[in-house]
Amino acid sequence: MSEIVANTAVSKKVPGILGGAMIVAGTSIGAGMFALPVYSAGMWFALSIAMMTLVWFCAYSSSLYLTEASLHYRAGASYATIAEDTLGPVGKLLATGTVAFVCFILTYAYISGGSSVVGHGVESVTGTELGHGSSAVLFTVVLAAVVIAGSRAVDRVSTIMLGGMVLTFFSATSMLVGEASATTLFPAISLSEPLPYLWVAIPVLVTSFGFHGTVPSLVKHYNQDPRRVRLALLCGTMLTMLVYVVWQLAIMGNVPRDHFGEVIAQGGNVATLIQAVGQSTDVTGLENTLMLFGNLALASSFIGVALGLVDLIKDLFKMDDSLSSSLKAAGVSFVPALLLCIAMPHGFITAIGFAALAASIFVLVLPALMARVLRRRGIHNGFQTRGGMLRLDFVLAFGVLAVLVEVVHLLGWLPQFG
Ligand SMILES: N[C@@H](Cc1ccccc1)C(=O)O
Repeated sequence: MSEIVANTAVSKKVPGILGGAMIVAGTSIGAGMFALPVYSAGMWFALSIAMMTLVWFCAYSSSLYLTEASLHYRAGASYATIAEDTLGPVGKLLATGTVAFVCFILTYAYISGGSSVVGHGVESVTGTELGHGSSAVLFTVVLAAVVIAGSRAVDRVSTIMLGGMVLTFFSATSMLVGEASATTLFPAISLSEPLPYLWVAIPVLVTSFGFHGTVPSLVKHYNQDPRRVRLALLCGTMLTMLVYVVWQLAIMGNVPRDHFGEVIAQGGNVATLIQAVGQSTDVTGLENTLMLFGNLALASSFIGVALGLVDLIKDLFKMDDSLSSSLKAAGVSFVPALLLCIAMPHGFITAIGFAALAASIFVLVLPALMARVLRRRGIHNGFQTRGGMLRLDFVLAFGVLAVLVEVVHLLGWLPQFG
């Protein structure tokens, strides 16, 4: 009896907006953030913020289209299920394929980025140089253990990491923003100089605003209440945008534009970027605080993405939740990425480029297409994103543009800065 009373009390409690917004921001803010200054170095601060606003608008809109689509299905129907019903087997293949690909390539990017930070950190504390391979193995083994320990541990470890990230982010960026110089932020260059580099940043910006796999869970979380889902999406994506603007301001206000050529030449990895920031300012403790932030941000995203990848593999091969199955699934998830990382330790920026191709399909193209099909079918259930077909087709077209730009970039046909 008391249990029934307790249950009713729980089901009446409406989940707050903050929780949902944190899920959105927590998933979005990750590896993409470290690639942002590197990819947008060509167009620099002012243009990158203008482009970021446009990408924010598209990513937020597409999450609304996904909400619209999710509301047609039973609570908890996954992204892949919705894609299959609206776009057929090709839709399902694209949905699962892009997610699996983004997860795998991000796992590689996290190990590459994380081990560069671990290696640099060990060297600055103990003075001994840890090889790329050993740093990669160290970073992977520690985090894989957390993932295998299961979602309970992940939950707790993520909360601790998030707390650490907030602290280190604010202390590092407040030092940097205080040091930022207007002439470094707004160098005297004509508009025609940064314009050719506008394109290359678009897919990476789309990736850094990506979290869309979580939308169906958010719809379920808020008991299919579109008003609350919309508010959580709006707050979460705006928080992400705020963090990115502060980040770009902190980095581009301190590291001059022409120093980025050097960073890019060295592979643009996380530790290289942080070192460049450290060399540009003489604030004590800044580099170490940033290193700690970098490690925490990469580790927390790694855990989230890796957990998704392990679940996906278990689902694909119909494995259970026993320890031996988890170990096998983790092996399939991490060993290829780890080996790739030992063979190619500096592929962080390239990996983000490949992830961006799949992410643009997953984040912008598919949600807009799914909502389009459902609107065509004429089914109405009380929630339709404002802006009519014009907004929907704009988001779709921008998504297709992002995919095309990344293909052209991967073929090496876009102008390269530095
Ligand atoms: N936004 C994440 C990457 C991501 C893309 C798409 C979906 C989920 C996650 C990052 O920047 O690290």
